[in-house]
Order: sequence, then C-alpha cells, then structure tokens
Amino acid sequence: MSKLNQILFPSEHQKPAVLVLSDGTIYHGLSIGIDGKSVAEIVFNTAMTGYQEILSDPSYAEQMVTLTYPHIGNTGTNAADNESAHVYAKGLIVRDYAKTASNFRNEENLQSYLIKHNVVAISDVDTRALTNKLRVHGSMSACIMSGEVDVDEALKSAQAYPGLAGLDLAKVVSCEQSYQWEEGTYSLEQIGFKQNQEKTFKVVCYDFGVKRNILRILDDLGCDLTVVPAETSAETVMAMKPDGVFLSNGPGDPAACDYAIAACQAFLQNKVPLFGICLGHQIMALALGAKTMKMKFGHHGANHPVENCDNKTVLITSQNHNFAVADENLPETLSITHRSLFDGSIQGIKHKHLNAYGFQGHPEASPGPHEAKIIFEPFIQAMKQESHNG
Ligand SMILES: NC(=O)CC[C@H](N)C(=O)O
Repeated sequence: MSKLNQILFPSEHQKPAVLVLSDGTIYHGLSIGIDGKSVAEIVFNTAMTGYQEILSDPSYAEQMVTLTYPHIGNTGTNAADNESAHVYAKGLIVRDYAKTASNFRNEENLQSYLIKHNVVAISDVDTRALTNKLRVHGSMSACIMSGEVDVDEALKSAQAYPGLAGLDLAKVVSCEQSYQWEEGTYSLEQIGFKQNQEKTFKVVCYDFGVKRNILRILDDLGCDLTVVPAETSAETVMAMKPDGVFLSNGPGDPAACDYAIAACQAFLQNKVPLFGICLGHQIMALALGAKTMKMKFGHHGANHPVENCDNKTVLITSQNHNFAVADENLPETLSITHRSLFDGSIQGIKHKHLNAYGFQGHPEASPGPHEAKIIFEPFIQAMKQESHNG
C-alpha cells in the first residue's frame, strides 16, 4: 500500500467495537485498534494535544483513556514523542478519529501505531456524555471489545474488574536493570535531542514508570543520571553516593509500594536531597507519615491550574493521577506548597527541615505547558547547597 493510501485509508474496513461501563452503559463505535478485549479502569483526559505521549506514559497502566478533545490522530505519531518504550494505556476511546495525519514530524498514523502496540481502541463514541458520566459517578471499570462484539460478556468483564486500589504496578512497569540516561530535551531548532556535556550532580532516579521527558529535563539541568529498578534497596543507592535521589511518576496505588516507602525513609534519615513527582511525591509523603487516598475521578489533562500557596501565583499544569496526599493527619513536619484550583487537593509538599520536595502534577509536561519546569529548581538548588557545604 502506498504511503498516501496508508494515511487516507488506515484500514481496509472498520470493524465494530463496543465500550461497556460497569454500571451497564453501552457505547457502540468503530474499532481503530486491534481486534480483542480490554478491561481496566476508565478515566478521561482533557489535554488538547499529546495523545501519543499520553498513550506511552507508564502511569496509565491498567487504565483506559477517553480523550475529551474531539479530533484525534490529526498529527500522526513519531518515534521521538514516545514517553516510554511501550503503550501502557489499556485502551483508547475517542470521538472522531482523523484519517489524515498531517504534520511534518508524522511518521506513522495513529491507527497503525495502536495496532503495532496491541491496543484496543474505539472511535465514534459520545465522549462528552461519557466524560459527564465519569465526573458525576466517579471512575469506573470498563471493557472495550472490538472485532467480534459480545455486549453481555463485556459487561460481565467490566463488572468483575477490581479497580486500582491496592494495586502495586510500579514494580511491574519498572526497568529490570539499572542504566545511565544521557539525553536532553527535544530541540525544534536542532530537530533532535540535546546532548548536554556538563554534568554537575550525580542523581539516582527510581523508575516507578518514569516518563522520558523527566529524565531529559534533569539531564538539561546538569544531572548525571542513573536510573534504577523500583525495588532497588536504599543501601545499593547510598553506595552510589548520589547528590540527590529522584522518585518518578508511575501507575497504581502508592500505599502498596512498601519497598519504595522504606527506601525513601532511609534517604530521609541520611538527609539525601529528595524530589518526587506524582507517584514519587505520594511515596515520599507516605514515608513521612502522611496518608494517601483515591480520588473520585482523578486529574488527567494539560490545563490544570495549581496555586503556589506562598506567593499565590498560578501554574497551568499537566496532570495524571487518581490518588492524592490526604489533608487529614498531615504530619507537622510537612508544609503544603501547592494546591489544585479545581478541587483544592494537595499538589505540592516540602519537608520543613530537610531537602525533600514533592509535586503531584507533571512539571515535565509532555504533553502540556512548560511553565511548571520551575518545580525542578528547589531540588537542584538543594544539591548545589549540599555540595557547597561539603
Ligand atoms: N502519574 C502518576 O505518577 C500517577 C500516580 C498514581 N498512580 C496515581 O494514580 O495517583
């Protein structure tokens, strides 16, 4: 098939697909992925761009994503925009799949990308009605079936799915072996990733499902990065003599990651500068004695306003979380640095006496606005200060 045909007619004919929610709601549509069945928790994401980065964000393991932006597929996909080596989302739900991908960076249309990565996906769904339902009722289990469709079986599967609470997925998606990361952020001028030579700090990054753009930003900021598997002990990491430890984003319930909470407590005891993003922030909070809770429908999007509690400035942030640090019984040693302007939930914390910082949103964006990049600064400053102190 010629490239033009591939773009205009991504499949010979479109097969039927169905999305069934655990409350019995049924949406019929068309398959834009593989034939098959997928069962997971369903969430909605309000980002207007970045479907490829969303699909390849490991934090979406065991979730299927409905995108509220109606036209999906218009910019195609490319190798540079993957946030990891796989697609982790367990399904994709869209309103209108764009059969023509038009972008100078396009390498492969979304449908063949989905098929290549074994994703079940459905288009022609009333995603506005679906999102309204999820907002009112909260997250639910759901099943997508495509190709051969059996609504009764889909409903049974959706209702049997237990949900995310209590699930430790960080160690499932984590890397198997440690590795060095040596790549900066993407430069449109260079049409490629920056190669930064100057490395000032040795940082060990716990991979709970890390997004590549976090590593790239840390690389830009002068960090010599060693990425380690989720279950690496604190002793192993301390033996590497890091200037700081970074705790990544990742899927699942933070309270189930007891090994990571224990490692984090050891770093706090040893006064190693710590910085956690999303799951990493939640794990750090748990290590410090805070509690986490499951939210009604979470935060997923690239347009979430977050207030800096000190100076009352607002950041528009990228978000993807279903759990949050609870206000109740927050230890005295922690101060709240940021709150969501949507629902008031805790979005940032710091320890009052140690160099330990957590941010609930995704300051690396990808997709999303870049203004939250300043969130990396306190960690970098803490490592600078520690190296001055000796
Ligand atoms: N993006 C993330 O790191 C998500 C953290 C956690 N799994 C949550 O859903 O809240």
